Amino acid sequence: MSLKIDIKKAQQFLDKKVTILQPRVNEVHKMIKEKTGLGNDFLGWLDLPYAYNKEEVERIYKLKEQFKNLDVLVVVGIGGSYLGAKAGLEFVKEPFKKSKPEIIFAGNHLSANYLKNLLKYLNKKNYAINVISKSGTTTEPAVAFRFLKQHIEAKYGVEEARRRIFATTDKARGALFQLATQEGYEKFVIEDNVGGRFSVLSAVGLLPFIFAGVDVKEILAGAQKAYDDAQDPDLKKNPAYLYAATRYALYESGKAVEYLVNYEPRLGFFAEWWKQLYGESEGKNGKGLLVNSASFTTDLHSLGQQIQDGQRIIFETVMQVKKTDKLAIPFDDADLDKLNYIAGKEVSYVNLQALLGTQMAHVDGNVPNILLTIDKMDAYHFGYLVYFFEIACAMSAYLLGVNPFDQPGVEAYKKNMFALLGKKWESLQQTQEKKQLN
Ligand SMILES: O=P(O)(O)OC[C@H]1O[C@](O)(CO)[C@@H](O)[C@@H]1O
Repeated sequence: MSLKIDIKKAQQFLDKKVTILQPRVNEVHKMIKEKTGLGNDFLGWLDLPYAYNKEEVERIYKLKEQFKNLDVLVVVGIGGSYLGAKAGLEFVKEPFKKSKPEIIFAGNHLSANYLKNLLKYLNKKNYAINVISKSGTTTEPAVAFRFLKQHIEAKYGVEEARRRIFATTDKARGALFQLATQEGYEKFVIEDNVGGRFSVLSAVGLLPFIFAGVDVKEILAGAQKAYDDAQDPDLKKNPAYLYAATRYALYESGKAVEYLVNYEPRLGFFAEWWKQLYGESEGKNGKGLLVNSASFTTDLHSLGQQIQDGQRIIFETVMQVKKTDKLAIPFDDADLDKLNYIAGKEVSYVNLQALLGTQMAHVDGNVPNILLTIDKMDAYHFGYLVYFFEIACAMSAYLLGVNPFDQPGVEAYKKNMFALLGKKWESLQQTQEKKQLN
C-alpha cells in the first residue's frame, strides 16, 4: 500500500455523497489529459515521474562524484525553487543524523543576520553552490547569490569558483541563464512548461537530493506509482481525485480553512511545500481554501483550543505514518508521573491513540477529517505524496474554476518593494519577465 485515504469522517458532514462530483471530475480529468484547461502550457510536470530528465540525473551523479569531499552544498532558492528539496530532505532524514555534504539553504528570506553568519560559517568549509531560480531575478535568492558568488570567488579564485557553482534555471532565458552561460557554470534546466511549485521532480529537487545521498530512484518510483494511481478518474479508484473532490465539497459546504496535520516532526516541512502548492494554485479571484498546517501532538498544546472550539470554518487532512520506530515506555518504580499504566506500550501506540482521540474530539467539535495513511517516511513515500498532491491540486483548482498554474497576486508586494527601493520602470520589466517564466 502506498497511500490509503479515508474520507468517512468528512463525508458525514456533507449533505451529498462526494461521488456526486464524479461527472465533473471526469470532465476535469479529460481537460488535464488533453491539456485544454486554463494554464495548460504549464502541464509539463504531469509526466515527470516517468519523463524526468535522465541525462541530467546521470550528470548530477557524476558531479557529486567530482565533489565527493564537500562539507557543504549551499542551495539558493525560494518558493518552488526551495520548498520541495527542503521538505524532501526533512521527510527522509533520521533526526540528528548529519549528511555529508551538509545541505544548507539560503536565499529564501532577506535576513542579514542569517546571511552574515552563513558566510562566516563557509569560511572554513569546503563548499559548492547550487543556485536555483527559474527567472534569475527573484530578489531574495539574487541578493544571497550575489554575496555567495563573491565569497566563493574570493575563497577559491574565479576559475575554481565557476566549477563550484551549479545553476538550475530556464533553458534559454532569464538573468541566471545568461550569467551561467557567460561564466560557464554547470547548468540544469527548469522546463518552460514546469512551474516552480511543480518542479521538485526536476533538477530543482533532484540535485540537492542526490548530493544529500537520498535515493532518487525511490522518489521517482513512488511518484510513478502515484501517477499510475491517478490514471483512472473513478473516485473509488483514484485517491488523489477523491482527496481533491472531498476538499472541494467541504469548501462548498462553507469550510474555509484546511489544516494539513502530521504526528511526526519529519513531516512538518512537507506542509510548507504543500502550502505553496495549494496557496499559489488556488488562492485567487477571491476563492480557495486558506491553507494552514499543524504538527501534533505539539500544536495540540497551542492551536488545539482554537481548532476544537474557535470559528467552525476548519477541516483537517491528517497524515498518518503506519510504521515508525519501536520504543517501549519504561517502567518506573516511583511512578510519580503516574505513567506506569502505559509502561511497556510503544510510544507509537500512544501517538496513535492521540491521533484517534484527537480525531474523535475534533469531529465532535464539527471539524471534518480526511485521513491519509502512508506506511513509512522514506524516499518512496515522499515521491508518492509529491505527485499525489500535485495531481490533486490540478483537479481541485479546476473544480474551483481557477487557473492552477499562475500566481499574479505574488507580484503586488514586489512592485511596492521595488518602488520603495527606488526601482521604477525596470521593476515592471522584471515583473513581466517573471510572469512569463513562472
Ligand atoms: O524560481 P524563481 O523564478 O526564483 O521563483 C521562485 C518563486 O517565486 C514565485 O515566482 C513567486 O514570486 C514562485 O511562484 C516561485 O516558486
